[in-house]
Amino acid sequence: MAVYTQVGAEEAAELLARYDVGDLVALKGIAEGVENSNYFVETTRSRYILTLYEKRVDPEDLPFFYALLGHLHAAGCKVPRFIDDRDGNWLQQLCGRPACLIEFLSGFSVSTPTAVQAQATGKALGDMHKALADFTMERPNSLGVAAFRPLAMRCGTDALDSISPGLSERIFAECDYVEAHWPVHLPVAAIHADLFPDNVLILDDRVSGLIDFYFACTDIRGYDLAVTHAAWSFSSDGADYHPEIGRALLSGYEQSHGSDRATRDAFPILARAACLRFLLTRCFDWINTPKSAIVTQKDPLAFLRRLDFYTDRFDKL
Ligand SMILES: Nc1ncnc2c1ncn2[C@@H]1O[C@H](COP(=O)(O)OP(=O)(O)O)[C@@H](O)[C@H]1O
Ligand SMILES: N[C@@H](CCOP(=O)(O)O)C(=O)O
Repeated sequence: MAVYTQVGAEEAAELLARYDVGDLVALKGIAEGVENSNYFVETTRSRYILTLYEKRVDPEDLPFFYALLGHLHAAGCKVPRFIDDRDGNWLQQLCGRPACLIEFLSGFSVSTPTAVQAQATGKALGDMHKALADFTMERPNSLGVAAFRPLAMRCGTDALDSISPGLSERIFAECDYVEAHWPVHLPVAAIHADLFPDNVLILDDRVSGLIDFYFACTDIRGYDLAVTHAAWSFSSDGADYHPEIGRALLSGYEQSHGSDRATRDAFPILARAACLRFLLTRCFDWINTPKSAIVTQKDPLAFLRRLDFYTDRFDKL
């Protein structure tokens, strides 16, 4: 469960009084999520998400996320908007943390996606990329390829090897490979960068919302597709590749956005980088999250197994 900061009903009610959203009826901590503290808020008028920003979100980046979601919403993409208070402020302080009230979107995130749901998600990703073609704000990817080696060093070789013997050597070899072969010539744009099944809301096999844009950044567009492919097309432990899901995701994406030869050719390395990114952040969290934190830790090795697949067994797109 990701609730790092406890918010009392009185504090939430006081915050809501600044908005034109009705009075507090219910406040519940949300079990899912890893990065921030999230609460489900019900008022006499509607439902909202209250997010308090924790460790990985830099408050300086929030204007980028605010503008990005506003841009996507205006283009017709199903994303939640930040709510302005009566004075036009969307960023608040609550319990010592930066906090925002956010539109609630209906839908469920699926844990075992079907091909139909993967196709719908691929299309939603393609639609999002099309909509972001004229989005001009930039945010460098703080978890991009240049960050992998420093992150591995911060984890430390002993701690990495305690997760799995030989892991540190494998990770540093993969950093060497990805740094040497990174396809710098591919189109760069604003991307989501974390479109896992838990960040896609689905209703009746249609995408009702894309959420959790807090890793959104400016990077290779095809890398976003590779992250999504790696996140969606495997059993959760990463041991089994589900080709029908991978194919459906790509077909949905191509239906909306199309694809180019250079991105298809670079896909194996984009996917390897995606796996390394999540392997590293999961290792870092595994090593550093205090035992007392109320959060479900994610298995780093599920992304080592995916990395093995893209390295040894993946056919070209
Ligand atoms: N706008 C939203 N509408 C509906 N549910 C949401 C919304 N934002 C977040 N949630 C719920 O909160 C959970 C955690 O949100 P998320 O942004 O993924 O957290 P974190 O950034 O901490 O990983 C989601 O899995 C979803 O259940
Ligand atoms: N998707 C990442 C972790 C980030 O968590 P999220 O809830 O913000 O998507 C992973 O699975 O490692």
